[in-house]
Amino acid sequence: MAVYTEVSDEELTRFVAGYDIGAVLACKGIAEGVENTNYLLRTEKGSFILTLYEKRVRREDLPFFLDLMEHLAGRGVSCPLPVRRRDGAALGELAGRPAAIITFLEGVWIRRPHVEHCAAVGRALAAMHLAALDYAGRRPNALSVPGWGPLFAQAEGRADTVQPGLDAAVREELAFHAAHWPGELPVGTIHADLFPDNVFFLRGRFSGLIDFYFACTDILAYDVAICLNAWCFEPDQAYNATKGRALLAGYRSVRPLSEAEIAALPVLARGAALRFLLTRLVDWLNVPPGALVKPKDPVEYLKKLRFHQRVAGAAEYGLDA
Ligand SMILES: Nc1ncnc2c1ncn2[C@@H]1O[C@H](COP(=O)(O)OP(=O)(O)OP(=O)(O)O)[C@@H](O)[C@H]1O
Ligand SMILES: N[C@@H](CCO)C(=O)O
Repeated sequence: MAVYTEVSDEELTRFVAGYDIGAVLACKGIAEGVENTNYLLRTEKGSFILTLYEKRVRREDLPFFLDLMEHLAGRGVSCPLPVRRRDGAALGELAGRPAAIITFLEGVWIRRPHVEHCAAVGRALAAMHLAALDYAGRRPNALSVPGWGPLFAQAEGRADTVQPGLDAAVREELAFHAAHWPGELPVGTIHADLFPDNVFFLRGRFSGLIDFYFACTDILAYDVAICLNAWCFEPDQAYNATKGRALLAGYRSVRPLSEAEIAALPVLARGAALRFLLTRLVDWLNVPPGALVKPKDPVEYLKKLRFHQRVAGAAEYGLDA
């Protein structure tokens, strides 16, 4: 359970009184997620999500995330909407943390995605990219190539305790990306963390996207590569080209991919695998004492990385001509 920050009843009552959502009926820590503290808040006006932003979220970035949700919702993307306080602000302070209340999105996330879920997430990702084209906010991706070296430094000398040889493998990969990361692909607002636990389905149909707290301005096809990693591998880390084909076809049915974007997919997929390998590695080695959180397995992403290193071209992802 990701609850890093406990909130007292008095603090909560005072915080919620700043909103027009009635009195608190119940508030329960949510047993999912690893980044932020989330509570399911029930008030006289309904159900909401109360989020306290933790270590990886910089306070100055929060308006980018919250305004993005408002922008997307305004363009028909199904996602939570920040609830504004009586004073008009979407962001407040609770238990010493920046905090916000967002609307509750109905649905559940799919533990074992099937081909049709992959197609739906491809379509939803492309629709999000198009809806965000005129979003004015800009946020450089702190977790792209220049950020990976400093991130790895937080695991300095300890990577091999997780998996022998990991230290050298990461160093080689960092050098590869410093030389090969594509520079000229279409850029826009990307979700950057569209894993199955951030996509909801209701009665088998796509119902919406959550968790925009890694969203940033970066290569659109990099977001596709993140999804290939997150949705199209089986539990034994074998790539499922049928799922990859469905995800890519779903995406391209809404936003076409250029030849240059397609050609770059193997490098982008390697980069995406390295990015999640690194954050997982750092989290694995630095679990805060007393935190109710289960860190995610970094080695899973080493296996995905190994697959992408062997890929000869984008066709292997299951791309239809
Ligand atoms: N708007 C929402 N509506 C319904 N449930 C939500 C909403 N936002 C969050 N949740 C619930 O809280 C859980 C954790 O939320 P979220 O993914 O934002 O947390 P996180 O710590 O940022 O997680 P992650 O590890 O995916 O980055 C979700 O899996 C979902 O169960
Ligand atoms: N989706 C991420 C965790 C949140 O950043 C992962 O699975 O590593």
